Amino acid sequence: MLGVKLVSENLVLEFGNTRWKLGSVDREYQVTLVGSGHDLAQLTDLILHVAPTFVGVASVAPPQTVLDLRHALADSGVELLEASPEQGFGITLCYVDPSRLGVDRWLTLLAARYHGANQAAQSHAIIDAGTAVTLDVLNANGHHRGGWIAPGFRLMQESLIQKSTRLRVSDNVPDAILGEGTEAAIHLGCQASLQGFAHTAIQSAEEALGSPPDCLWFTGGDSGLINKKALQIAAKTQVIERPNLVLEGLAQWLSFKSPPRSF
Ligand SMILES: Nc1ncnc2c1ncn2[C@@H]1O[C@H](COP(=O)(O)OP(=O)(O)O)[C@@H](O)[C@H]1O
Ligand SMILES: CC(C)(COP(=O)(O)O)[C@@H](O)C(=O)NCCC(=O)O
Ligand SMILES: [K+]
Repeated sequence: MLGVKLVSENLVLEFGNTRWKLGSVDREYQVTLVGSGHDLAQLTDLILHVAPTFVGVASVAPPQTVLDLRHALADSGVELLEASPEQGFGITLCYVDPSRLGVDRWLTLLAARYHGANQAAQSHAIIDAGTAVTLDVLNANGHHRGGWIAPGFRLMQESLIQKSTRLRVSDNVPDAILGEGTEAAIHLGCQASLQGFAHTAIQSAEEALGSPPDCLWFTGGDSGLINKKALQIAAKTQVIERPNLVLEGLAQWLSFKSPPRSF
């Protein structure tokens, strides 16, 4: 127990492989997004402006990123508490070495397992469409059954550009089923891959669990590219879209470090 005292403004921070996301945590451990970006100086300013006691941090970026932030916040009185995956908190991780599991993936498991009140005995499939697109499956007993990692939407596009000579992408979002030009064909093709990932993830989660998951979660910056209505989702499955699921998991982790009474 770290004895974390939550005051009204404590922060949670995720460093993904594309960008950082900063959220504030209220007394009920609810998260509101404060900002996101790439620039460490901007992030430092945001944190110093709020002047929290604690910042819960989860990073899958290079270790130097968190070291740089620690350096920038030295002497500010702000304490960084970095989460890392471990067995416990009602979740049994299937990895032989749990430290190899992405902390972002682990935190989505925590967020899913503890969402709402008294709903822990549910099964979950979690799709996070970020730099990478990931699937994680958690059964109703809290056993992490494993998951998938594949290139995310931008990464698929970038690898096409890097490994070919004639391909280009654009930020235009085509309003079409089939592309009538290179950029539209790439956008729609990569989006179809993401859709196919989600489609097969739902089938495989059901196969691994023995029945459809109680909850199907979508998070990550590109989750909006997945057409949920086109997926075959069982009637019993609740579809939950939470853009900040990793930050919510971090807030949950902080709550385990300190009961909410200590304001
Ligand atoms: N404001 C934004 N800045 C950057 N990427 C964004 C933004 N909004 C949506 N995206 C999309 O989100 C993706 C990154 O998702 P995110 O979940 O933030 O990734 P990660 O956690 O790996 O850093 C990008 O590939 C991009 O397509
Ligand atoms: C799979 C990930 C790259 C996803 O990162 P993200 O797309 O959120 O930036 C990250 O969770 C990670 O580095 N995981 C470690 C390997 C693993 O989870 O098995
Ligand atoms: K992520």
